[in-house]
Amino acid sequence: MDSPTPDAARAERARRVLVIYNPTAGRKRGKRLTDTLALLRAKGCEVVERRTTRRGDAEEFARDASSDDFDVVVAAGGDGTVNEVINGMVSRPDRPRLAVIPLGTANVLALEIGLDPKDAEQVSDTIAHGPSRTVHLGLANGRHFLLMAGAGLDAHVVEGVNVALKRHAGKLAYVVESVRQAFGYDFPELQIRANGQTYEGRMAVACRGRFYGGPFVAAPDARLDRPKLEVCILPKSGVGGVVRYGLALPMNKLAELPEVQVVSADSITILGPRGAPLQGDGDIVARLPAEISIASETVELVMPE
Ligand SMILES: Nc1ncnc2c1ncn2[C@@H]1O[C@H](COP(=O)(O)OP(=O)(O)OP(=O)(O)O)[C@@H](O)[C@H]1O
Repeated sequence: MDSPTPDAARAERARRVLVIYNPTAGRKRGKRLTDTLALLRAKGCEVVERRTTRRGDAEEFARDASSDDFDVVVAAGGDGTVNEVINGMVSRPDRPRLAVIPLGTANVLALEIGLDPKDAEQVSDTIAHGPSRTVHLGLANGRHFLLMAGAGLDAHVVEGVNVALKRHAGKLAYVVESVRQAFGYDFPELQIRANGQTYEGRMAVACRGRFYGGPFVAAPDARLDRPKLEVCILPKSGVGGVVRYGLALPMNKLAELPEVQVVSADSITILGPRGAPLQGDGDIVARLPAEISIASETVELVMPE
């Protein structure tokens, strides 16, 4: 995204901040949170902390937060926590701005906006003073997402990943699950309808941002502030396909592979085995068939200067 102008944000009064914290996100991230909250208070912010106890709490807490009470709602967790928070926020028109304390496993949103999860000073400074930008959201079968929604192997990996292993091994748990799935998964064909055409693939990811799974570019033209879906369609199946795409992604070469298509669209339909999972922002959010589009709602996302 283009760099936003910081001056107006610096000049405003101290921000009232609601921090919605998912204590199960990432691995042992409590200290990072404590450090960031201490810095926020030192910078003059009024901080209210709400801790989730189960899936769904973050969405509910965000739904309760009005712009009369808070200037910023902070999702403290991984991209799944951010997903819950945006789904809560969009249900009210008087919504505060959105910010993030990245405590998750992949933290793709943080990468997208140039926030270093390990830098509590930068994270707190962003929340306290950072300018904001209008960000468009995706909608998948009525559920909002911020970064991506995908069907095929990646959704099966998200569904099958061992949560305990993820807490211990982080991203490696996704690699383990991908290898396990590569041998058992039958790679059914998906049909992707976009712009009046039908595309076929074994995996399809509608990207709102550039990155996928980490600092890896899957959709080079995607921008959170541009209301478009960049749909990455991967046609190869089997272990060969998984190895090919699994190697190309970290080398940022995925979109350059000759058989891979990246289609720009306002809305798409993914048809495939009825009931197959669709992942959104790293959690299962819907089942096929899936209608995916740009939502009419937007959020104001606070980002580093
Ligand atoms: N208190 C809680 N107990 C159990 N699950 C929770 C709780 N709070 C939130 N969740 C759920 O935890 C899931 C994972 O959270 P999140 O994605 O933020 O962390 P992560 O998986 O470690 O990070 P990443 O998405 O970056 O891989 C989400 O589906 C969220 O709804």
